[in-house]
Formats: sequence, structure tokens, C-alpha cells
Amino acid sequence: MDKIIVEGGVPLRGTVEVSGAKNAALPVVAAALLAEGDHVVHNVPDLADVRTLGRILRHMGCTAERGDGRTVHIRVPPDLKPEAPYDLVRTMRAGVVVLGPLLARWGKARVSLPGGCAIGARPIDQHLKVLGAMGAEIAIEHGYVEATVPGGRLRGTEFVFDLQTVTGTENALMAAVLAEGETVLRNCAREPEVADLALALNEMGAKIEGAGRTEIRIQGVETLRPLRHTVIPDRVEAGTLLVAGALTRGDVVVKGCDPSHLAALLEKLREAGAHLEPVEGGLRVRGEGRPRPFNVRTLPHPGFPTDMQAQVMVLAAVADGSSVITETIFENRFMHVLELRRLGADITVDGKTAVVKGVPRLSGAPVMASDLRASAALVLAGLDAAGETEIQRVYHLDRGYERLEEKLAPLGARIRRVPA
Ligand SMILES: CC(=O)N[C@H]1[C@@H](OP(=O)(O)OP(=O)(O)OC[C@H]2O[C@@H](n3ccc(=O)[nH]c3=O)[C@H](O)[C@@H]2O)O[C@H](CO)[C@@H](O)[C@@H]1O
Ligand SMILES: C=C(OP(=O)(O)O)C(=O)O
Repeated sequence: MDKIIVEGGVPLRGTVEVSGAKNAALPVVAAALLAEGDHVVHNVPDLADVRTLGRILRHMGCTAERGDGRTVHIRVPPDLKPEAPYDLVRTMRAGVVVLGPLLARWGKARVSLPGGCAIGARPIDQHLKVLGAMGAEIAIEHGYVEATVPGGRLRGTEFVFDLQTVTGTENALMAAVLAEGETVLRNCAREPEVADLALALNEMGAKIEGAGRTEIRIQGVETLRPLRHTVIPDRVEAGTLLVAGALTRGDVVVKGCDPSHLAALLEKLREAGAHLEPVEGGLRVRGEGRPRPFNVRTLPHPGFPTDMQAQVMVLAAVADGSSVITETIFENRFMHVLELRRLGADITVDGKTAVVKGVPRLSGAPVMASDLRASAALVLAGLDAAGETEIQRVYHLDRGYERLEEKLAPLGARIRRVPA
């Protein structure tokens, strides 16, 4: 198991390029299951989760290969085995996004329930409810979702989600595009990744209106053509790099990001005293002195993203005053707190709320990553802490960042990966 070693205290300077979004690439690649033939998806990040999804597709009988660099080629055969096995799905929650397309195109699916997850229970009841409303018959057997569509074709429906779910909305979209008649989905997630998936589906010939809003209308079509799509930039990676620039009192240009996806974070960075300016093709961030304290409440998009909560907590940890951070999306997403305390942070947690009293400086120590964004927070903390921080279990980090250390080192960070 690799670890990452960071020596803190260097203000980061220079330009860094953002990769394609994990959370958009995963459903878009899964959407290939909706059409037989040769699919091409550009700007796909080379991440552990994307490689796992490739393995799931190959298990079904597809081919899925990375061409040169950021392009992925998928061939979907005329017949396949509509199954996502436990051994693959257990390492990644997003494996569930194959369920909608399998039912829509193949009328059958056997998909392992995702395994337990550190950040919360993460049920998939809404996914199953909407697919049931479209006519799928679903049973949970031996840890698998076993679903069939009597008659072979889902039918359009009107459905109101009990809560806004990102992958639930994505599964519903992918199911509805080939269903008979119209589907109206209400209380949908509005994340940019949902809109990107809808764009990709429309490029395949789907008829979706309203993605990115809470009400989405889909007219089902008979068949779709293969994908030709370029994935949007990763707003969470971009956000993490912006925090790195501000935290280290650096001067960093994050190229290739879309500022319109980052509004809630940028607001907080400004409140914390960072200077932000749009530059050609990206955003420039400059940090000066200690951050000012700020309060954050995670919410569905366009609110502050839960996937950036751990990273901004590091900024709060060295702020000149107290900040309050409230996590409303996942019930167990404060696991980085214990490790940040090991680095000298003064944080108390009461239920959904963390009170962070800024200290002048963190001090390096060995720490353990517990989940993806917690790992990113520990890397950030290490960039600023005095001395050396050694982060273990970086396989969590590699689920969502394309060799983060190789993006940070050219900015001057003293960071290295040590293979186990
Ligand atoms: C691959 C991907 O895109 N992952 C993102 C996606 O995860 P994911 O799609 O799993 O997250 P959801 O939006 O579904 O979860 C939001 C909340 O709804 C709850 N819920 C969800 C579905 C359901 O059927 N029942 C239910 O109760 C969840 O437990 C959670 O409390 O959105 C999250 C919230 O922005 C992000 O943190 C993840 O990075
Ligand atoms: C929680 C995350 O991802 P996933 O839904 O893939 O677990 C994340 O990207 O921070």
C-alpha cells in the first residue's frame, strides 16, 4: 500500500491542469450500455474507480480500453451478461450506475449492492423506487439487486424523489431515455455531473429537457447511437487545488476548471481572504497571511458540496478565529477530524457540526486516510504543516485524484509517493 510523504511550508506557485470529472465520467461510461457499438469518451480521468468500471464492463462482455491519454473506447456487443459482481462493486459506490442502463437496454440486471461505506450508510432505495415506478420488478437476493422488466421495455412515469440524489437521478435518466413514452422526474439532483450525463445522452439521440434543474422531462426513444462525448472538468479536484493555493499562501493558476461549477466554494474562499481572479482558461488563487474564519453548511448543488467539506476544514483549522462546519449530506463524514487533531488542529464535533478553532500552524505527523476526500484533506494539511506528514492508505486518494502528488510537486510542493 503506497503512502504519501509531505514536507510542509512551501507556498505553491505555478499552473496546474484539472482532469476530467470522476463523478461525470463514471455515469457517462456506464451510459455506453444503452447502445450497441463503438463508443468514444474523451477527458476520462485515469482513476481507480474508472478502471474498476472498465472491469465491470469487461465482465459483462464489453471491451473497454484507454486509448492514448484521456480517451476511453468501449465496444458494446449485440449480447451481454447484465451483471456487476460484488468483487468489483464493493470497492466503489458508483458501480450502481450500471443498473439503469442495463434495465433500459437489456431488460435485466444483477448488480451487487454496494458495500458498506465509511462516510455513511448510502442506501439506494430511491434508485430502486424510480426503476420500480417504471415497471421493473426488483428483489434483493444474496446481496444482489435482481431486476427484470416484464415485457422487456420500461415505461415512462411521473416520479418525485424523496430527496435529491445524484446517482439516483442519473440511474433514472438512463432508464427513462429508452422507456416507452414520457417520464417526468421531480426533485432531481442539479449537480453539473447530472447535466453532463444528460448532454452525453442527448448526443446519443436521447430526448431530455431540464437536466440541471429539479424537474427533468424525458421522451423515450427506441434506440440510441454510440457515445461521442467529452467529460466536464473535475470541480472537486479543481477546488482541492484552489484550497492548496490559498492555504499555502501561494499563487496558483488552476487551468481547465469551470468557475460556474465552483460558485459556493469560491464564495467561501473569498470569505477566508483568498484572492481569486478569472484568467484565460481557468482561475488564479492567491493566499496571504492566515485565513479568516468562515462557516460552511454542505447542501445539494448549487449549495456547498460535501465533497469539499474535508478540504475547507483544513483552511479553517489554521484560520485566525473559529469556524463552524455543518455536514448535512452524509451522516459520518467527519473522519478526517481525528487525524487533523493529530496534526494539532483544534476541532470539536457535535453531531452534524464541527467547531474549528484555528491554530497558527499544524505540525506534521503520521496519519491514516479513511476515505477519498479525507485523504485529500490530509495531503492539504501536510502541505502547510511544520515538518513531515506521512499519509497511509492513499488508495482512497487514488479513487478520485489522478496522482495528486504529480500535480502538486511541479508547484513546488515537497511531496512524494513511497511504494509499499
Ligand atoms: C459517483 C458520484 O457521483 N458520487 C457523488 C454522489 O454520490 P451519491 O449519488 O451516492 O450521493 P447521493 O446524492 O445519492 O446522496 C445524497 C444523500 O441521499 C441519501 N440517499 C441517496 C440515495 C438513495 O436512494 N437514498 C438515500 O437516502 C444518501 O445516503 C445521502 O445522504 O453525490 C454525493 C453527494 O453530492 C457525492 O458526495 C458523491 O461524490
Ligand atoms: C464520495 C465520493 O465519491 P463516491 O460517491 O464515488 O464514493 C467523492 O467523490 O467524494
